Amino acid sequence: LLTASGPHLPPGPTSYPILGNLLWLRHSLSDIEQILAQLKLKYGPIIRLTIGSRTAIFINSHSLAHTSLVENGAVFSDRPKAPPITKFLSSDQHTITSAGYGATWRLFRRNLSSEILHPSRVKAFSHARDWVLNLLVRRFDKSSDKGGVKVVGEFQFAMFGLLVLMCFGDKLEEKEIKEIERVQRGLLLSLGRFRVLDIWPVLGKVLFYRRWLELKQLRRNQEGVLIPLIKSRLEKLQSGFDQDEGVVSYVDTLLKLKLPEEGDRKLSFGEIVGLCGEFLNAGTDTTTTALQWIMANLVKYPEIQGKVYDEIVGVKGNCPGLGGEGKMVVVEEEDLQQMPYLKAVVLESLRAHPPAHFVLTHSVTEEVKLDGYVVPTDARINYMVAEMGRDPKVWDDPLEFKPERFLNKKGDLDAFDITGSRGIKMMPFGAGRRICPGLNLALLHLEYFVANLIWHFEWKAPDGVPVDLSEKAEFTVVMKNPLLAHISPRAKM
Ligand code: HEM
Repeated sequence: LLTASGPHLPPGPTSYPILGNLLWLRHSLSDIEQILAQLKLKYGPIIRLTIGSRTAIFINSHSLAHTSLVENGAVFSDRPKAPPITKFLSSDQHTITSAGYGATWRLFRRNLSSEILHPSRVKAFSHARDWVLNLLVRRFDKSSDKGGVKVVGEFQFAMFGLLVLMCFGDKLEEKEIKEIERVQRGLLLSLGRFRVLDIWPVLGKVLFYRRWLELKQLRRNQEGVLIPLIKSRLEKLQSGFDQDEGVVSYVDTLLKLKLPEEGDRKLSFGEIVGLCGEFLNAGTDTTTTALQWIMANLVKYPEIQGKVYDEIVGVKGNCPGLGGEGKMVVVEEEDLQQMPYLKAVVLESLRAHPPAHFVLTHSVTEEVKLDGYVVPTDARINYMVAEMGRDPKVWDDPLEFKPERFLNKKGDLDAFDITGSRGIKMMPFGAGRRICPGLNLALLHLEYFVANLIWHFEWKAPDGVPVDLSEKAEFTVVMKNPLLAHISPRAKM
């Protein structure tokens, strides 16, 4: 890669600044994805769009993704200057996702990866996973004789519960978890309504004044619920509680963090709210969406569900339902290592239905050339994740759900590298230095819940309601018609 010398930006359609804005606002993300797939036929795998005064570059090629994100990760791992909404919600780019490539980002990311997502820390929360799984199995057991259960709300609650416990400590009640879920989702799901404030930063504040007020109110609601929880952790830390109780929460680590680039100051409560909100949003919606897609495929293809079940029974025997003394017997986390077919099902679903069809917007730290074209520092760069997972040049029969593609002849999981460090075939978690730091936690949650839900219950489509795999873009790309399932226990509870 060379420092740019020529003036050629990547090819793309002629732009009409004002019209460009309006089109961008009117179209949903899935429309834009289709438009980009069409544009690839005309312009090739790297495309430029002009949105207002901004240049956006979309990359739809496995090898260019690898060249940029992995081989030249130090250049391609920046984030653009935050638009107004992100700036407001992230306390001026003081979150992992929004921070530019530099010392503050590195500090936040290292803190999350080593203090919370390190395997030993993840292990310390296995009782939380067990608790949430017990709640979920008992709820499904209660609803099992009903015709068809809409399961996504239950999945959402389970994933939220897990991340809330890791974030604020493990002594919260179901009611408190629901309250946090309410304010977080309130903010997340209405973000689309505020997009207009990002596109016209100055004029938008005047023309859409009410929307600004609405956004500020949602943020106040979030602070109203999260700040008391943060303060209560602070009091516990000050009373020396962390010495005698082993489990460290994300908030505990944030309360101790100091920013060397800003005179070693500590984080404000507002900044901690932003980082906690990011942790919850990044980890719950994505994993819930992935779980729903996996279960939808297992309902749609009963023979694949049967193979997953047989593999579990081969390791654990038949599901006994409730074991002695009312303690439920579950597929343990260690058992998952003996279940390559289950792992292949999870990978296949992430390939065919990645929760995020794009990564978060990247930018470059200096002007460079990619594939012979100039990538300027003010360009907003993104990657077409879903297209790459469905590319017939890289995947045989990409539209078929075939977990076997990840297994070798002996039925073992081929050494498939989901990080793409040696070469990218799919990138549901991104790739390179900005790759999702929660990747291993997400895979653990998915494998653990799928294994237990299949071992405890048989999942079927209700009569006359076949599974519909159509997509709809929300914060993630979800099922347009959420999964309805008839769930029957395999053993008496
Ligand atoms: C199936 C579940 C998940 C999927 C599909 C997913 C996917 C992604 C993707 C595509 C990115 C953007 C990468 C880029 O910008 O190039 C990302 C970033 C991120 N994810 Fe995840 N994620 C998942 C779960 C999680 C979990 C469980 C956590 C935390 C506990 C998490 C925390 C983050 C953070 C903090 C970032 C920002 C990284 C950075 O900017 O350096 N994610 N994730």
